[in-house]
Amino acid sequence: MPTTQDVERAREQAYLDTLYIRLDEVREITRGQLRRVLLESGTGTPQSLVERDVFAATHADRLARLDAAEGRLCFGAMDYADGRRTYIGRIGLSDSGQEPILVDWRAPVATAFYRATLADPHGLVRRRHLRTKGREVTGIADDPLSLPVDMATGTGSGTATGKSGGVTASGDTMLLEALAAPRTGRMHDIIATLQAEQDRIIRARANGVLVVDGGPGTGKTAVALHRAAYLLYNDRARLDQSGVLVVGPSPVFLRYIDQVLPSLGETGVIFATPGRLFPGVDAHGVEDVATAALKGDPRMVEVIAAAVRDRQRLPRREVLIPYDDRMLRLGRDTVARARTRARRSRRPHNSARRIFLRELLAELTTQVVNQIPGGLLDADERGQITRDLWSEEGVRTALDGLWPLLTPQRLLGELFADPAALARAAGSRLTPAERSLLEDRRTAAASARIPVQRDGAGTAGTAAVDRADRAWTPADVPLLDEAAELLGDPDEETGRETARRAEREREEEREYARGVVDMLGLEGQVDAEALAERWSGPRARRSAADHAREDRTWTFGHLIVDEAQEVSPMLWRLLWRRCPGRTATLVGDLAQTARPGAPASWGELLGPAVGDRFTVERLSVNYRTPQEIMDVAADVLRAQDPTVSVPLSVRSVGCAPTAVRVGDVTADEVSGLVGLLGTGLLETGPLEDRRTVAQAHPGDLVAAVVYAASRAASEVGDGRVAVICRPQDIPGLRGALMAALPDLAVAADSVDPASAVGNALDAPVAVLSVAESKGLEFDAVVLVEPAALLAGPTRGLADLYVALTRATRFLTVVYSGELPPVLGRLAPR
Ligand SMILES: Nc1ncnc2c1ncn2[C@@H]1O[C@H](COP(=O)(O)OP(=O)(O)OP(=O)(O)O)[C@@H](O)[C@H]1O
Repeated sequence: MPTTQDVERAREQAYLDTLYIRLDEVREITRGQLRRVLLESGTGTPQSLVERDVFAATHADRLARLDAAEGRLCFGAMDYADGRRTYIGRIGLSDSGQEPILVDWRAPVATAFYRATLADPHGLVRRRHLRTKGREVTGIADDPLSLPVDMATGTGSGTATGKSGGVTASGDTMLLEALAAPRTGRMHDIIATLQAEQDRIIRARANGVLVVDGGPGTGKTAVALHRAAYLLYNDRARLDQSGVLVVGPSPVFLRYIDQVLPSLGETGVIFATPGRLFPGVDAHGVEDVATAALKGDPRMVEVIAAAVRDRQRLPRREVLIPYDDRMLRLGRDTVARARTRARRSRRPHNSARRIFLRELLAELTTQVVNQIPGGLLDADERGQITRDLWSEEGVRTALDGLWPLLTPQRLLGELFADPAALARAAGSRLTPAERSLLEDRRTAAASARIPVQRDGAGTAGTAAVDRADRAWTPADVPLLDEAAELLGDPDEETGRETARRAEREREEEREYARGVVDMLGLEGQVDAEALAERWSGPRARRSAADHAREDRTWTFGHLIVDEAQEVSPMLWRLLWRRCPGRTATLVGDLAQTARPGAPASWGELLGPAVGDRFTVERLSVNYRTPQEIMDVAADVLRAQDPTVSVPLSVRSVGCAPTAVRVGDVTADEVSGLVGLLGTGLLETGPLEDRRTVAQAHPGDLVAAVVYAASRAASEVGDGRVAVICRPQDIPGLRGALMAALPDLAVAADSVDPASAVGNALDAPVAVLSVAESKGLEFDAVVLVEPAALLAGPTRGLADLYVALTRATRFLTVVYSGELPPVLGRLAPR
């Protein structure tokens, strides 16, 4: 006899089957449309080629969206009081008669699914959640949204079961299941379990600046990404043109979130770390916290402006330029006049340079003409003399020294390498100690051996060190951008860059064409190279995202910034240049701010650019960190600010965090626990390594960390463990863990940054600094030496708070000596 549950499930399965049949049909139709467009020869006019490409791009995008909807196509239904039912899913679908059979989660009508409560049911009597695996319904959970008649009239005593159809699980069960699942190293979409407070933020109006504030694990990142998908759905025409820029703190973080939008069918979003916001520069150099903080200081605006002015030089004495068998002279006054004229044009340095050169070349031409017996020449003859002068290396070098063509890289590289130039640019804006933070000693030492033309007095030989290839740091990027604004395009570079860009575009076209031929099974019928050639005329297919990646002056339609509390004033200037419309979603938590001197309020952080024209929305429920861990983190939070409210944990796991004191763990305990992992390695070589590690440092930090990490790994099974420590301890601990736990595939450091990033997320155990762990989450965290974190150069309590709140289940703190008082709750009793 089938139960009610069985009957309900069979009914939902039948409906889901209908949806998938329709999905397959629509995919086939779209594939056919794309195939036809691609095979069409067209009239060959530029207009028809553009139209064809637009159609092809539209069909290809739609096909990508349909493909992305395959997993969890439908995840719920809404039952209305009048008996209607609406199914809700990843995309909208209509049947062949154009009747809607599935509503996109972003459609206005879907709002009720996320917001209806017993108190405010939005016209619904029941919300149904469907759990699916592949194309199969595996579970149903109902939220009744109307009271039974007897309860509504106050006469009954039963529970609010409403029309639950015999299904007992509720939407909360689905949420808790999602939260308790082992972490995979990647963030997933949460459309099936979005909560009302999150939905409200996702659907908030798009104009203006919206700040999403909330404690760790409250879903700020998840909400921001879903908001991007919502905005693209609602305003596709505009945002497809201009694009959405998502800025996240680190490459690991971007990798962690990079599947969320594609799983929602959205691919046209640009992701960047602060180090990648200046096209052509991949800034991953490392520098100390104080230097990075100084580079982010708004005083750097004036320093850079002064550095540019300093490159427009007045010689101390007359400049002598040998030309043919005579000597040409440029007096100080002449140069000063030319410089004033060029500056008055208010053009950027590189384009004003043309005015400066024109003035001085005219002067030099006159001197040459005056020395020709017979004097007067016509305009053509004078022009020829000017060209001859400019082709003379000595003339060019002298004029370049007075007003050089500059790239941002050259300006900054030479500035940081030259203490005297830095002192001139800094003036009284920076103290000598601050200036020395900016000095690049490595390059400075190299340039000390090379003659550098300092005053444009005619000595040949500009700096031969190519400082453009120094290791830029993320904090340099806003300075490069600031410089680029003041310098403008260096003409020579523009041509070369255009050619490079064109080649890159052609390669992308070929790659895309190969993908399309493959996807449509057109091998043998269409040649990918030929297809790419056909596209290579009009560029309609290239998305805004493709252009934006390479063009510094590209302006985005919407900006999303994660960990916005870490953004320095100089970086804000860059970001607002990328999004001058100032329509942005900024996500952050001031309590997690690591950088010293960070502002205490959003007003202070955003005021300089947007005044008070921003709205703050707060998320208050912590979905990640269980209550047991949050109790410990709350002490740290209150130590920072006793007035702050602690986010409410949505669940507890019945397992208290523990502390392991260095010295209390013996080598035997380490080996014994590693053996418990059931790897069968006890008798083999690697165990010797493990013993070696443990015995070489009996009772020391390494042994304790190995012990705690292996215990955590055995507890989390398929999940992920993070060992979080000071940056300088990473190599040692990583090496020890790799030797001790080879079977656990500890994330290795790698010379290739891309694979190091992948490693950190994919390996069962990762060793990370607090900064690298920002925004990420793990089943278990082993936090190493909290006292050392507190004593670090960043805001110690904030770092500790971040590290403590990365775990979804287990937390172990490894310490030597005494636990810091703020973690007193963990002390062994
Ligand atoms: N409604 C939800 N349904 C399922 N999971 C959710 C929901 N909201 C948040 N989560 C999960 O909670 C975790 C924390 O979310 P997220 O990383 O967005 O938080 P955050 O506020 O950005 O945290 P932090 O400030 O620490 O970076 C993620 O695993 C996310 O998928």
